[in-house]
Amino acid sequence: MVVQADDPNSIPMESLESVSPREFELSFRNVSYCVKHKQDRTHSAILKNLSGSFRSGRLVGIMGPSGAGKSTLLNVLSGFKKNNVTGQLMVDGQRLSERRSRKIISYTQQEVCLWPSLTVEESLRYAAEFKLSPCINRQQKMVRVRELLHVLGLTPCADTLTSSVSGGQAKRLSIGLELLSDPKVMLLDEPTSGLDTVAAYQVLAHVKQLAERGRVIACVIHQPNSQQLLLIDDLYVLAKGRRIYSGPTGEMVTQFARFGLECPVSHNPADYALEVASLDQEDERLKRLMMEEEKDIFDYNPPRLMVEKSFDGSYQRYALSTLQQLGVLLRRTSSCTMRDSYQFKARILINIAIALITSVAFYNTGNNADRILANTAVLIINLYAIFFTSIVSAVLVYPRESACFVLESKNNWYSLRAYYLAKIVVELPTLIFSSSVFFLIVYYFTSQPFEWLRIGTFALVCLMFGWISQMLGLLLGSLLSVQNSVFVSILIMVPASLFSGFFVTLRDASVLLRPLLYVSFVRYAFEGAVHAIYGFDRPDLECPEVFCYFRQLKRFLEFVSMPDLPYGVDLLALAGWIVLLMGAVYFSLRRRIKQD
Ligand SMILES: Nc1ncnc2c1ncn2[C@@H]1O[C@H](COP(=O)(O)OP(=O)(O)OP(=O)(O)O)[C@@H](O)[C@H]1O
Repeated sequence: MVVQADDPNSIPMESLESVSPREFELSFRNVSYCVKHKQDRTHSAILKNLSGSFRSGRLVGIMGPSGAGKSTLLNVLSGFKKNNVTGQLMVDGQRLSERRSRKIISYTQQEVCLWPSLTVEESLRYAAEFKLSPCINRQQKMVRVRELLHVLGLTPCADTLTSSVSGGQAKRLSIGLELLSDPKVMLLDEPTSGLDTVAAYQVLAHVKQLAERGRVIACVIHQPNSQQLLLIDDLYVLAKGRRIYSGPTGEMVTQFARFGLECPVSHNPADYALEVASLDQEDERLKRLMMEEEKDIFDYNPPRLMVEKSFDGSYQRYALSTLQQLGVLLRRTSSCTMRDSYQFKARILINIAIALITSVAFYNTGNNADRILANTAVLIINLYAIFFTSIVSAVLVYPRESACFVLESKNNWYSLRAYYLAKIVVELPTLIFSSSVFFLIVYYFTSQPFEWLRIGTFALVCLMFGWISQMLGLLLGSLLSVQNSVFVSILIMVPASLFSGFFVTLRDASVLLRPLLYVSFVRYAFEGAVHAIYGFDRPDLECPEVFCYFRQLKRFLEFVSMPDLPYGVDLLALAGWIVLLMGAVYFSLRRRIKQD
């Protein structure tokens, strides 16, 4: 099967290409990567002094048995993995900085990360919006999207949600998302896994066409058949983190034969390469082969040096300005939210259900001096409900979303700043709506004072507290898995509640525990809520009994250790927590983009 010029699966390259035909070379020298095992504190080397160079215009296949280090090598070359990596990465002999490598290298990982509520076509369309220059009009972008759908065999499932497509289709889509832009270097981790032989061949043929137009393309490939092997110009074969071959595909068998590793005539050279790579590392022939391959560690001749600007000057990290990125992100998020409104509806319904149960349990307690403790419980329950619905919806959704964000951000779709702004713009109305539904129902049925000042101040405390919970959820979701986020959120909430000032008042707290009361955000929210309801010189409450000790609110406020409620201080403390958590979310996302 050979790709013909008039192959219906080939993209009209003029429309997809703008890569200059000037040849260039991505090379790496003495690249090593080791990991530290936490259990026994030992180190093991995953990549050992790897050197090589991939030239533009040639399709490079990276091969090796499972665990040989293929994905790790791509992770290192793409800059996705930086810690514990040594060696040099160069373009045309010029050292590539992290910033520049991000600009020119795109990496499609083995695991696909797609937005489940978008269709295949929409995913490509949004990717086109992020990655293509705003000078290209919408129609032209759509032409590119359709071409890619066609060439990747995704036209029949163009309108299918990405959550419903097959594994192979998802894989092809994730390649398509990176193909849309114009990366100088494309690193693809197993682009053909999950595809049948025909589809795998088509994808490889397309990738080869892209390479021929002046890109460096290196892809990890498992056991290519003989026809697929014909498409691969160069092979880079690894065995346990060491190179055993690097060079033209057609010369590999001869090179192996020089070391007594004769490939049987009936064998597919790719299969034989895997057999050689799987030999015992003590095998003399393999040892000699590796030594030959590794001799360039010592006598390394730097490739020709080019002026940095001539290669890289035309590149901008992002195709869109921050504002434009924000616009596309908001449109994409709104589409996803409207499509997958389950989370939102569930959150509202749970809020309504808990609000109604609370209202029945504490009906009409608001102005009754005899039930003042019950009414105070209403305030704290109100805060718990807001906390749990906000944090749970964040920790359930965010780990997956943040994984997609990290991948897109590393591939220069948009900046963290734009993403973060979009996240805030989208999350705030959801929080305001769901929290307001809850506290308005409870406020009305429990007969809290109907005064605008109190409603406003109470609402403000609830919303600030909700925002803290939401940010805490995002922080946990960006750092931990779903399960761990749920556990940790409980771990935070229980002590924070204990030190809310309701169960253990400031007066009763031991000296050791007092500092916790001073930092507990639940305490400030609770105090703020009590202040909104009972502060601001509220007149004495109604007393249906002969005597009500707490009829005079001053006594009650002294009882809960809040004789002189500083509402402004409560707001300031809550605002402080908001700033702290927002900063923490931002830096945790930034750390994830920068780390491996
Ligand atoms: N952070 C890490 N900690 C411990 N071991 C690691 C780490 N990263 C990679 N490894 C180990 O390094 C080896 C190479 O992993 P890598 O994923 O690169 O292999 P691969 O050749 O791509 O395998 P496959 O074909 O199965 O995907 C594996 O044995 C893996 O367990």
